[in-house]
Amino acid sequence: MSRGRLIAVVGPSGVGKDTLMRAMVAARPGLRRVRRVITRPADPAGEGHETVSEAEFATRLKEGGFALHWRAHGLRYGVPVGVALDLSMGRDLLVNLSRAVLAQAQARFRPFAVLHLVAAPEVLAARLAARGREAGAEIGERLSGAVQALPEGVGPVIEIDTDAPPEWLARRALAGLYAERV
Ligand SMILES: Nc1ncnc2c1ncn2[C@@H]1O[C@H](COP(=O)(O)OP(=O)(O)O)[C@@H](O)[C@H]1O
Ligand SMILES: O=P(O)(O)OC[C@H]1O[C@H](OP(=O)(O)OP(=O)(O)O)[C@H](O)[C@@H]1O
Repeated sequence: MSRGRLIAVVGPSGVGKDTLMRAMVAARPGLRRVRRVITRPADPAGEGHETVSEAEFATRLKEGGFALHWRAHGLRYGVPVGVALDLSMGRDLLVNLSRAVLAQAQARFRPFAVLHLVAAPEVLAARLAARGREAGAEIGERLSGAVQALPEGVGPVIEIDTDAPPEWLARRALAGLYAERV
């Protein structure tokens, strides 16, 4: 049985990572997304992450519970080590990663692919305002970090401008990922 592929979904806040992953999972039976562990309060409209305290996160980290972890937006994010089992059983997984950990992720998980989502600044600003999860000052902080080059050597990268309906974007992303298997 071939190993599953870890598919990193990256890009600036508001670009539509969570929305696209939901549409891709709905369109492709068997494709799953990783449930992240985050020190962020639960959000019914959000990604369905596992919420932990800072102390619990630190304990899990010390116990080797995360395959990848990083800090962003004043939060801590972890990818549980259990993803390795799903991948070893041949399942492809989508995971919302920070662009800062792509090189680590590629070194640790093979096969690997990157969906790099991009959108114009005014689109990002409008979406973050509409989402309403962050207050004005925090939206500004997210927008200031919007444009970041991906590290050299990660890939293959599929770049998608998300100024289109999510269902159309999902078809586009799946065609790029599974062209040989459509
Ligand atoms: N393709 C799209 N077209 C229109 N609105 C979108 C699209 N993708 C996401 N949105 C909206 O933009 C906001 C941010 O989307 P989200 O998936 O949370 O982005 P990210 O996870 O990249 O921060 C949400 O309110 C969502 O409904
Ligand atoms: O280092 P960057 O590539 O800029 O990413 C910063 C953070 O944003 C995303 O998280 P999350 O989806 O929780 O935040 P968002 O909805 O604001 O994108 C991503 O998973 C990182 O944790």
